[in-house]
Amino acid sequence: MVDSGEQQASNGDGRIDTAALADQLGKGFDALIGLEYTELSPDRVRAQWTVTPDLQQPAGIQHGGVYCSVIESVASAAGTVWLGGRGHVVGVNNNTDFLRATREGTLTAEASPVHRGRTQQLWEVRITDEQDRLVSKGQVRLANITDTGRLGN
Ligand SMILES: CC(C)(COP(=O)(O)OP(=O)(O)OC[C@H]1O[C@@H](n2cnc3c(N)ncnc32)[C@H](O)[C@@H]1OP(=O)(O)O)[C@@H](O)C(=O)NCCC(=O)NCCSC(=O)Cc1ccccc1
Repeated sequence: MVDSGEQQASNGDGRIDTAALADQLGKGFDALIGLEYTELSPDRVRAQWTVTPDLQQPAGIQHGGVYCSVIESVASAAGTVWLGGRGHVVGVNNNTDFLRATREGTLTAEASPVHRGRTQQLWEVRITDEQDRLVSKGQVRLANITDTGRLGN
């Protein structure tokens, strides 16, 4: 069950249906990693996943791209909840550092806002292990897309 904090479901009035968003997120790219959201609010998003052999690079530690992907997803979910019914977000930059190698266990990602503006947002995401040690930290810049145009081909 996702904790949606103050932001309860209601589309069309500037807020967003967080239960529907959690459902959508659970079916897309995040499902490949096994990422599960535990909190979706405009001020904080938390999610967890378990390190599995599928996520490892050849030396048996988790692939760095997993941290980048989780940080991209969690920051984007946070920016989406904050922007609400005003539009949607796309990531335009992702800087992620890998600070401690992981081979197993459940990792937790937490997104916190740095800047939430009219045209862009900046979110910091910290990933910790079961001993609460920082294993990765990233920053994602999002563009707020508030017109009705469709991006991509
Ligand atoms: C090791 C270091 C790079 C530098 O650590 P520092 O900044 O100096 O920090 P600190 O000294 O505090 O040590 C922290 C902990 O590290 C341990 N440790 C330190 N040195 C060694 C050592 N020489 N050997 C063994 N362990 C060492 C140390 O014991 C300590 O643990 P402890 O507190 O004792 O329990 C660390 O930042 C790290 O592991 N980052 C994550 C890298 C990662 O997972 N990258 C992604 C996967 S690669 C990828 O995807 C690319 C690819 C794809 C496909 C195919 C091929 C490749």
